[in-house]
Formats: sequence, structure tokens, C-alpha cells
Amino acid sequence: MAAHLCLSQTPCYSFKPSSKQFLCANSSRISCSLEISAAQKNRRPAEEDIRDEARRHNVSQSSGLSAKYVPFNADPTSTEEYSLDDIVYRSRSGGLLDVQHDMEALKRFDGQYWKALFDSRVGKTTWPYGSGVWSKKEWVLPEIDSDDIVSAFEGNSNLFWAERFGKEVLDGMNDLWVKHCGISHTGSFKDLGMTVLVSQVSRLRKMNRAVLGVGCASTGDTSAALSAYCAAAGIPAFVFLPANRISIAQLVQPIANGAVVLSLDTDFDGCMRLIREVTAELPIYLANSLNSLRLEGQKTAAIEILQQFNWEVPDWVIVPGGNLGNIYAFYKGFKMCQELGLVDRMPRLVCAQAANANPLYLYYKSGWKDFTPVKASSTFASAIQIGDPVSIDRAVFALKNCDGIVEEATEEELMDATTLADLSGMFICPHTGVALSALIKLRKSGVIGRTDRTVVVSTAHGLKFTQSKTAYHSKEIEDMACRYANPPVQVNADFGSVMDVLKKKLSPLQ
Ligand SMILES: Cc1ncc(COP(=O)(O)O)c(C=O)c1O
Ligand SMILES: N[C@@H](CCOP(=O)(O)O)C(=O)O
Repeated sequence: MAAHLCLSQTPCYSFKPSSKQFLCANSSRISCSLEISAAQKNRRPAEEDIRDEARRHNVSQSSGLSAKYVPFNADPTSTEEYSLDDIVYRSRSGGLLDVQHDMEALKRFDGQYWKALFDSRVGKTTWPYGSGVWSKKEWVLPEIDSDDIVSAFEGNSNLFWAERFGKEVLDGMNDLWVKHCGISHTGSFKDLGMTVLVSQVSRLRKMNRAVLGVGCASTGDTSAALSAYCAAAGIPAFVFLPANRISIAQLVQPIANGAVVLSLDTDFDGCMRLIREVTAELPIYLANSLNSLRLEGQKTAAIEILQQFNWEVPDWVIVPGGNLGNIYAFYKGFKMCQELGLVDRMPRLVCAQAANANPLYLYYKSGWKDFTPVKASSTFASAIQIGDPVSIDRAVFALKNCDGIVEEATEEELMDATTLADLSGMFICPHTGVALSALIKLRKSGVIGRTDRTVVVSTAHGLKFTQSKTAYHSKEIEDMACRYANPPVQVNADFGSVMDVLKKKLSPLQ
């Protein structure tokens, strides 16, 4: 069982970090890996589940590693800090918080060590490392007990080579990838952050902290993830949704998972204001990305991309932005990999917004001079219909520090891009369409080169957004040409009529 201790588990602190000793550690891990496969031939006893098994193997703490809350982008002389077991979402000055890891402790292990450790965990069922998030536990919540973790083995999502879209829509782009974060437990990238937040809540409740439930404002994906993870852990969930502004598929998710669903006659920004007021008054823990814990999970998607490229850095990563937590999470994931020696540079990030909800784009275009929240109008990319993003400061920091860019997409552009992606074999959400539209523009202007390795982050499953796809293919959208619509053909159920239709379809192909 020593194998579990040193390979699947945590850095062993019994050795010191000289390069020679690292070599020893690494070679001992290799021999351990042989032992582990022999040991795994024996299944765990029938009465044991995978949590029990992890406990028996003592697959648990990352001794010596730690993390805390600090004010986001604080002055280096600041001494303000909080334990992750505190219930705190804002700094004393009212600013954002950030989870700060003990980088010196993490640096006691070199980049090779971390790469080997993370790679060794992919695709296994070992609790909790079978999750793409918890396979990076030491960089996420190093101090949480594995017993407190609430996970659906999220992450490890497909990095899809968008061969046909790249070649045909983008004029021969041959290194284009779509990171399918939405092909996930609840159908969006929010699972990555929610497993971390709900796990911490589970820990706080065991510590008898006053957390009777967890709540969020949502445009549909945060609420779905929160409800599912809370249901899995038996924790009450409360979700505030803008009435008539989210898809039916998204609305039904929290209902089905037993959350208390409040449908409010306001937009997302109004729901966000309300949940902040409510969580300040009641023992309900705030689950929106204002809570920096969420971003610790979301950042693992960036680490996973590097891992999937065998630790090579792509040139560009394009992320659709709404409340703007995710763009910072990606930055943070890439930055940690650079600082800890897993890679030697950063990709350039692009944040893509719907033109109908574009406060970050306007700010960027003003040369970062003038930020004004906007009243977001209706968009098919409904999950990013946000005019007053809580993580604006995080997003600006991220973009400034990686030579980033902000782009926008009109309704027609984003729906056309979504449809073209679907026609090339994907089935994406409109937010991914926003990111692809940004890519199309940046390719056309030559900012992104034909051979640049580019990753587009797909944030939700297309099946949540069938209403907009149906409207497009039925050419029912006012003022939109719906150029790529592919409506079904109504045809009489007799051989002659069917043959007529098929011959017409085949003739241009001959
Ligand atoms: C599907 C989808 N894509 C993109 C986003 C944008 O993410 P963020 O709010 O972190 O900018 C959201 C949520 O806002 C979302 O639900
Ligand atoms: N798209 C989000 C909006 C809220 O974002 P969050 O990351 O702050 O929770 C949603 O699905 O609700």
C-alpha cells in the first residue's frame, strides 16, 4: 500500500528538495507504480466504498501545503489574510479576495515532480483523484480532508481537435482545439468550481459552522451545478434566477435536484445584488464566483489543457466572459504552471463577450480608462447576459498580465459561428459561438496566425440551448438571415416524393 502513499497521494515531505533527492523520489515513485498495478489486481473488500478505500490507504492530506484568503492584487505590505475556514467574501476595503497558496512550499518540488504526479492520476477511479479538479488537490485545497470532498469526478474534459472548422471556416487553420468543459456532470464548466465550493461547505458544516444552506444568483449554469452538488451532499440549495431569461433545460436542472428556486422579475445583475444582501443576513453561503474558492476549481481546466498538450503551451486561449471569474481562473491556472516550473511561458488570453452584454469590451476599447457597467440586453448567449460583472478587476488584471485581448460578437455573428461549428460535427452552446466569432475576427485581422495553436473554451453543453438552435434553423429570428439554416424537409410518406427530394439534394454533389 506504500504505492498509494507516494504515487497517487501527495508529495512526500520526508525528503528534501535537492535535485539529487528529487531524482530519488521520482525513481521511487516509478517502482511504486509497478507495485500499485500488482496491488490493484486485488479489488477492495465488497463492504468498502472508494472513500473507505482512500481512508484505509490514508490518501488524504498534503502535509506542509496550505492556502489562505488575501485581498486580491493586494499591496505587498498588506498583512490582511483569512483562513479558508472563515466565511468571508470581501476584503476589509470591500475589494475582491483571492486564494493564495504557499508557493514556497509548493516550490519544494520541481516542475517534473508535479507533472508526473498529475499525469499519474488521469483516468483513474482513486478517490478523490479520479476528478480532473482533485487530481490537482495540492494546488486547489491542499488542507481539505478527502472525506469532505463532494465530487462527481468532474473535469478531464475532451480537448477536441476542430479539424474541419479550422480548415474550412478559418482558411486552413490546422491547430485549432475546443476544450469541451461543458461536456460535464451538469453540462457546464461550473462543475469545476462547484465541487470545490461545496466540498468546503461540507467541511464547514462538519465543523459546526453556521451554514444552513448555499445560495447563488444565476443565468442557469451556476444554479445547475450548485443544485446538483448540494443534492449529492444533502445540503439545501437556494437559487435566484432572472425570470424568463434562462433556457428551459437550465431551469429544470435545479428544480429536479430539489433546490429552492426563486424566479425573480429582474435580470442577473438584480439577482446578484439580492443574493449578496440575503447571504449577508442569513446563514446561507454564497456560491457565486465572487467567492474566490470557485476559481480554484475552475483554474484546473487551464492546467488540464497544458497536460493534454503534453505540457506544451498553446499560443492563444479564447474564453467567453460574463461575470468574468473564468478568464481570471484560466490566467491563474496557467500562471501557477509557469511559476512552479511546469511550463516556461504563458499563452495569450482572449475574452469574448456578446455585443449585447459587453462592459469589458467597452472598457478595453477605452484603453482601460473608463469602466461603466451596462444594462445588458437580451442575447442568445443568455448565460453571459451580465452588465455589471463582479470579477471585473480580476479580468483586467489577467488580461493586462498576458498581453490579452477582448473581442465582441453580434447576435448574428455568434449564431452563425455556433451553427458552422455544429455543421462541422460539434454541438456547441451560443457562448462558445461568441468565442468562435472572436477567433474568426482575429484570424481575419491577422492577429491570430493560421498556424497558431489556439484553444477555444467551450463552456456549456449545446443541449441546454436547443431553443436558439431551433429558432435559427426554422429561420424564425427577426432581422437575422440565418444563412446556414438547415430546416427539416416536410415530405409526403411515399417513395416518389422521397426520391424527388433526395435527387434534388444529391445533384449538387455530383
Ligand atoms: C455557459 C457559460 N459560458 C460563459 C460564462 C462566463 O463565465 P464567467 O461568468 O466566469 O465570465 C458563463 C457564466 O457566466 C456561462 O454560464
Ligand atoms: N453564467 C453564470 C453567471 C454567474 O456566474 P458566477 O460564475 O459568478 O456564478 C451562471 O450560470 O449563473
